[in-house]
Amino acid sequence: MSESVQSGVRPGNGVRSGDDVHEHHGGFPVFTPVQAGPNYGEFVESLRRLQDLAVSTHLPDDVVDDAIARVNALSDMLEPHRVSEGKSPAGFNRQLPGRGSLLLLPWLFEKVEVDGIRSRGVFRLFHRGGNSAAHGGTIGLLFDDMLGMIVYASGHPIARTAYLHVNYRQVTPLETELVLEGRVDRVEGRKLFCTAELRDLDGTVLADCEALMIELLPGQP
Ligand SMILES: CCCCCCCCCC(=O)SCCNC(=O)CCNC(=O)[C@H](O)C(C)(C)COP(=O)(O)OP(=O)(O)OC[C@H]1O[C@@H](n2cnc3c(N)ncnc32)[C@H](O)[C@@H]1OP(=O)(O)O
Repeated sequence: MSESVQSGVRPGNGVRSGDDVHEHHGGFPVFTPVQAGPNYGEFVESLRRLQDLAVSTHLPDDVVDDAIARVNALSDMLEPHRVSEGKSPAGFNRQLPGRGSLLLLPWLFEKVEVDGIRSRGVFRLFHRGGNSAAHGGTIGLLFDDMLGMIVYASGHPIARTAYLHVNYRQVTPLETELVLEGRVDRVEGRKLFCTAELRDLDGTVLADCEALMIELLPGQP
């Protein structure tokens, strides 16, 4: 989640002030958010489609050769534009699915408030584990990403995940709209105990988690 924490945009509507508790970044650099251009979301979605196809096609060898050449040509086009961490729009743009990051699940936030967050989206074909279910690791990825936003929305300083306990209650379907809700349940000093649930639109819990987030000390990476 970290990148949207760095966006400087407060949960809800306001813009955070300079003396806000979120200025406590531990050892994290303070990045200036990089706004995505008007076509950046489409670019990332095109790459997701490519990933979907990469895991759901059986290509003749000549098509594979052609695909290698074309993908390498695309990479050669992008290569001169490499930037260091924090200088790309990837991950900074909360208005885009997965905040414009190819790593993250392509979900959108519906609620980012002190008492918790709600996010909605789908697992894609390239998140498939077995028998058309989402891979368990991608569910952990979704939870971990949301935990960062939960901490941020709650008004606590930047924290890292010390542990993340996931309960897989039901098989999680692909390409089906789902909802995740989570919040900070209790605080003990630097320790933030968080919970979250992943549900289908009928309200059935597919997975839930309990996590310990620990606020970073100054200089902690
Ligand atoms: C602007 C940038 C925004 C960035 C947002 C970042 C969000 C990203 C979310 C992630 O980081 S996910 C990546 C996966 N997580 C990590 O890589 C974390 C790696 N671990 C660490 O960096 C350190 O272990 C950590 C900062 C989490 C804690 O180290 P500390 O040395 O500060 O804590 P310490 O070991 O002193 O423990 C503090 C308290 O937590 C407890 N604790 C620590 N780890 C625990 C654990 N695993 N289980 C239970 N308790 C635990 C520990 O017992 C103690 O309890 P008490 O205060 O009651 O004595």
